[in-house]
Amino acid sequence: MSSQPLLPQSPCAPGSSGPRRAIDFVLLRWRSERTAPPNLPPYENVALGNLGHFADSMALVVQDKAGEMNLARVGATFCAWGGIPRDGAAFSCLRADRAHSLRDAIDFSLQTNEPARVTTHQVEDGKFETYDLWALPLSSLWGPPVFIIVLDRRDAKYDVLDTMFGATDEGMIALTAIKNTCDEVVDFQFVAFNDGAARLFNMPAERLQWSRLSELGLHLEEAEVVENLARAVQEERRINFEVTYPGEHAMRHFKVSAAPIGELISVTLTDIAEIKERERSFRLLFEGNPIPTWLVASDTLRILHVNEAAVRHYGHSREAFHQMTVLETLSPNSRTEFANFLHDLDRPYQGHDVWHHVRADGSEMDVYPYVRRMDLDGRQNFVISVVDVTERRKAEARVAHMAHHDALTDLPNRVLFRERLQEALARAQRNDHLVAVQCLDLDHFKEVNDTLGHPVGDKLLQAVADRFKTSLRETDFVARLGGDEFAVIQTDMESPVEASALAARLIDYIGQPYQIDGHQVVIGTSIGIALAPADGVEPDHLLKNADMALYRSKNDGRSVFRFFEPDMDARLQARRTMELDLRHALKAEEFELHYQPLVDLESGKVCAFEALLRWHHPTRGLVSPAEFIPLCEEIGLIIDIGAWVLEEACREAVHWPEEVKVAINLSPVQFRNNRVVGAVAHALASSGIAPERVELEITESVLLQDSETNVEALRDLKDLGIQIAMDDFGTGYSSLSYLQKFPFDKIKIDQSFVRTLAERPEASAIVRALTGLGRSLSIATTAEGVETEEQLEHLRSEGCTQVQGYLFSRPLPAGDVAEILKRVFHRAEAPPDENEARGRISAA
Ligand SMILES: Nc1nc2c(ncn2[C@@H]2O[C@@H]3COP(=O)(O)O[C@H]4[C@@H](O)[C@H](n5cnc6c(=O)[nH]c(N)nc65)O[C@@H]4COP(=O)(O)O[C@H]3[C@H]2O)c(=O)[nH]1
Repeated sequence: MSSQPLLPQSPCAPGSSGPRRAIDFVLLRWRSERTAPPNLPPYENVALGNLGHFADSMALVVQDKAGEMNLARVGATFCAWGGIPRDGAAFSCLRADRAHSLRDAIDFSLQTNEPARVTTHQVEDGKFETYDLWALPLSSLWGPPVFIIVLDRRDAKYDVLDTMFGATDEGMIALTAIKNTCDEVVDFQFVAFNDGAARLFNMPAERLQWSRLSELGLHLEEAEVVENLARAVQEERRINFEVTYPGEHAMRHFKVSAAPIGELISVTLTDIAEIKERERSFRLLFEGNPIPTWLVASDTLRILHVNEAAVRHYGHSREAFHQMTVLETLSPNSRTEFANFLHDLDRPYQGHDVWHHVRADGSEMDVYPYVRRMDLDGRQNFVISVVDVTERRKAEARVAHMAHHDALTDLPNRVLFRERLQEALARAQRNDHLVAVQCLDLDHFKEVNDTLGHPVGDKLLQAVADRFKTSLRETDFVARLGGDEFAVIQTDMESPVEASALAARLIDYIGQPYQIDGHQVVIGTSIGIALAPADGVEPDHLLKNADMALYRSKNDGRSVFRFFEPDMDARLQARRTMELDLRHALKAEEFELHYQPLVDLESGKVCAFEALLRWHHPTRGLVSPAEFIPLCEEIGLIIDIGAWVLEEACREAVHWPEEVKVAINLSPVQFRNNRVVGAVAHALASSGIAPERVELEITESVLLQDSETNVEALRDLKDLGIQIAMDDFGTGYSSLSYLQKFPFDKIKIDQSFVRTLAERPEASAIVRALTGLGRSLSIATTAEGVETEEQLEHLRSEGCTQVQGYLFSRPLPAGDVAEILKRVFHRAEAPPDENEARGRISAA
């Protein structure tokens, strides 16, 4: 119902074309009687007099003093509209909706002092009708306002059923049952139907009306359909069923809902072809899906359907699945959790969490579930699919393991070591415990690698790793930081003594011989220890300090452990300063060569001078080569310095008597990059010295590294005419074996044997063996570091051919060479009485 005031300027388009209407008549009167607006026309002039049949659709309403409305006079049509008996009916007797409309019309006219209209509707005999309800305000002599009400029905009527059922696509049919004499339903007849039904059957309405189902060829005459409809009639209840039959182009699917109403049966037909198609697609998707999928009843969690992929993947038969709830696909300890998860699921879930499922054979797998609720056949279900991520997770775990572990030994790597150290430090801080970081380095690992080959080196590292694993407590942690470097975190310590005990144990255990590929390998380990919190509370800081302590333990002779001390840092700084100083020492001409004579014991004459490098540091004074040469080797500076030594020594020696040679030390580092032969050749050429006057001293480490290439280089040097001596013989790993590799011209017996000749019988035995070796190889043997007459006598008696040491002369600047030579030559001219000669030499 719509209700709005209408202020008729020209009163409501009076029905000029149709028969005259009451409202036109009354409005005309009302206007003509309204002489001086806003005064209202008097009641007597408008409402009295001959209204004829117009009075049927009018009513007179009087408002009493209390504001109540009263129906004073009511026409017959108005009475019928209002649902009240004729005349005298109280306002309150009006049907509620009518009273409401009437009051609206009166209120609007009161507000405006003009005629007002509202619209009302009613359904009469299945027809929908619209009325305009007019209220015309009038004045009255006796005071309270009076209204004349006119009911004006519009012409248009609409069939309500047509309106209701015309729009729907569903077919609505009213059938009546045709029964045989036995009162059995044999057919049905169309009584009424909507446009939707005609459209569904694709038949004109005339063809359907009063037709029997059996005549129409709609497949609705089939026994099953008739039976279902008959059942609805007989059982007096609604029956739902589906009908499928081949249509012109495709299969047709209807959902039929039949409900008996008296003699009639109301049938609703819904075209469900689309739904069926969707169902078919779903089934196809479900079955053809390569991912295991189940349709599960949401209340019982029973498996209703399962696809082939699930059968294959889980190893249960379909029948077995249909006996199971979906929870039984899970490992027992996660079933309750999954049931709760399903219960609370209010939106589609795309697996982010891993669930553990079990196959029929009991094997477990990790899956991501995809779950959504789905209504099917009026029941609430879950569609659950799972993606098996077992292999992916294993691969991820492998990658994560690889990122944190060393491939060769499977020990944790530096990344994991730092993480664990961080955790251990945080824990130790809370518990007030100590943490030790022990950095370990295998002594002479490089030699093993170089002599026995990398495969043996790798196996040795694995064997060392195994020893770590078996010798540490569970709370301790070991990692391989790289190469032959390992590190241990020792936690929950009360005192540093525990760290030294572990270090000592490791040194002993790692130092036990290894049997690898038929070789017995012995290797030591040096350890540097830093303690938290005293030596640092940050992982990097502790590692750095432990590393410094390791550096010290290696310098202190290896196979020992050292605790970090604060001044190690200062020493490292000093080393860095020295490195900077060394880098410009060559340019600044701070190097000088000193020469120490080598005396031939047979002739008593100086047969050579060994060139020994000296560094005059601008502030520190003379720095020992033992201090700076290892550093030069480390930083590669020895290549340039070594070349300078070669040039300088040859340049100097060329001025000496022809029979006096010059011995020059070569570092193994100079052999790298194959530059040593070129450097020597250049020194020879630029000085003009005869190659046979040059003796190069190398240590066995030259043959350890890249041995083939270096032997090649030595041969090239020898081809130049140069002599090659093996320095520090007897101190290395396997000096003897190197004598086989290259035909040395001389062996220099290390001064450590000479020094202990008197005290240690073994030293004497070694010297005897070495001199014997020299003799049998027909090469010279030079004993270094001869300081006393006793040593000299001993060496002579053992058959040593040359000696060198402070007994004869300390290394002296080049300017002193002539003086030394003069003295020794002069004295060497005396008769070769052995004792005399010795006395003369010793005087030098
Ligand atoms: N206690 C004692 N020592 C004696 C005696 N006689 C000689 N010495 C010292 O023994 C060392 C012998 O040299 P080295 O074994 O080749 O050992 C050398 C050599 O390995 C290295 N070196 C020196 N100059 C050079 C060089 O130009 N190039 C290279 N690559 N290394 C050099 O530095 C090391 C140390 O050289 P220096 O300090 O000059 O020390 C020299 C020498 O001064 C003695 O009777 N008693």
